[in-house]
Amino acid sequence: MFTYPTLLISYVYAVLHTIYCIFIAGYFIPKNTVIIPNLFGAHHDPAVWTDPYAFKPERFLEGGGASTRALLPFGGGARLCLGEAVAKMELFLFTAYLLRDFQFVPAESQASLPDLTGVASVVLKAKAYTVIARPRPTMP
Ligand code: HEM
Repeated sequence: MFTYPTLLISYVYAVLHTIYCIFIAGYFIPKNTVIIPNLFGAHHDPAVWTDPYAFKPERFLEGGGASTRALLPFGGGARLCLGEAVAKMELFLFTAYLLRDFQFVPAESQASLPDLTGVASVVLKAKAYTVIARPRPTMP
């Protein structure tokens, strides 16, 4: 959710206009400006993140140096995603159960591991690839 945030932009703010002239980070934003926060850009800003394009989940462990304030897959502020807690719990359980019950291996037709660059649409999705899910032997 850091390297490839599901939503590239924060869509709720995308349809809102500023109702006053404001300054954001030193930039003057005139009244009635449409603001589209770029969540993908925020997660790949080298001024905030070390090696932002690398898959390094350990950066979020204690002492890993990541700024959790700058992590915005669920947006932020007053229009923060209302489903954040449910989504995190679901993702954790879904992934944990799949990894407990199946071993995932690349299909023989698949020469190498899938390209995870991502395809931008309404959400950021992975390119199509084939994978074999082998049921793990059940424990006695
Ligand atoms: C991985 C899953 C999810 C992601 C990445 C996600 C991300 C987001 C983002 C980025 C926003 C816009 C926040 C903003 O504009 O600043 C949003 C809004 C919202 N999300 Fe999610 N969301 C997820 C799952 C869910 C789920 C499961 C629910 C409901 C059970 C949900 C309900 C909402 C609602 C109601 C809003 C609008 C909040 C408002 O306008 O006040 N989301 N979400």
